[in-house]
Amino acid sequence: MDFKKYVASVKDFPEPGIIFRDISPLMYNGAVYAQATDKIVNYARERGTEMIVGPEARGFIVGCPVAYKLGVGFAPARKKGKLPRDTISVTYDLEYGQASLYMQRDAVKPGQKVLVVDDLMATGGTLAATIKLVEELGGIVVGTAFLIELTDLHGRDKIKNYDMYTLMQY
Ligand SMILES: O=P(O)(O)OC[C@H]1O[C@H](OP(=O)(O)OP(=O)(O)O)[C@H](O)[C@@H]1O
Ligand SMILES: Nc1ncnc2[nH]cnc12
Repeated sequence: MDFKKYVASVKDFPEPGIIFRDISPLMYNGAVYAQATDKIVNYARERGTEMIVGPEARGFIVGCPVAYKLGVGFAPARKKGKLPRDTISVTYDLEYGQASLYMQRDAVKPGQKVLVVDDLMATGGTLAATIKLVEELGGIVVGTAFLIELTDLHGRDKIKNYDMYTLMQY
């Protein structure tokens, strides 16, 4: 399957100089969405995954069907002001400015084997922040999985100590 046929590349969105890789066509096609999900499910099985963690919002689109197929839980890492109850947070740098992610304290159990899933890795900032949250909760990050990796931004260098699976590279 040539998954790249189902990614729309949009120049100068959301700002000049960025090429936005839009996974919407992949999601809109049930058969292709299922095949992409199954690839990540196979990787998740190999890694012994017990829990999926995905950052808001596109991480939910990719992570939830993987969790369903594996029969494991899904824990969201959410943006500011979204999660009730007891949370932990991390603030991280984006290409421009800063952002924060939050998880509920009971989302991951100590020792649980977690796979972090998202649609795309660019600078790796979101991934590094999500890993930090999982580890603060005592989870063990057994792998990370993405539909798309933007290799020019060298996000992999930020997470050298973690296994990574990506379906497409640009
Ligand atoms: O590797 P990074 O440089 O951190 O960039 C990757 C992140 O950027 C996008 O999310 P975004 O923050 O745009 O939020 P969204 O999923 O709500 O669109 C994408 O879904 C990743 O989570
Ligand atoms: N170039 C890009 N395309 C899609 N999502 C992104 N998130 C960060 N950079 C991105």
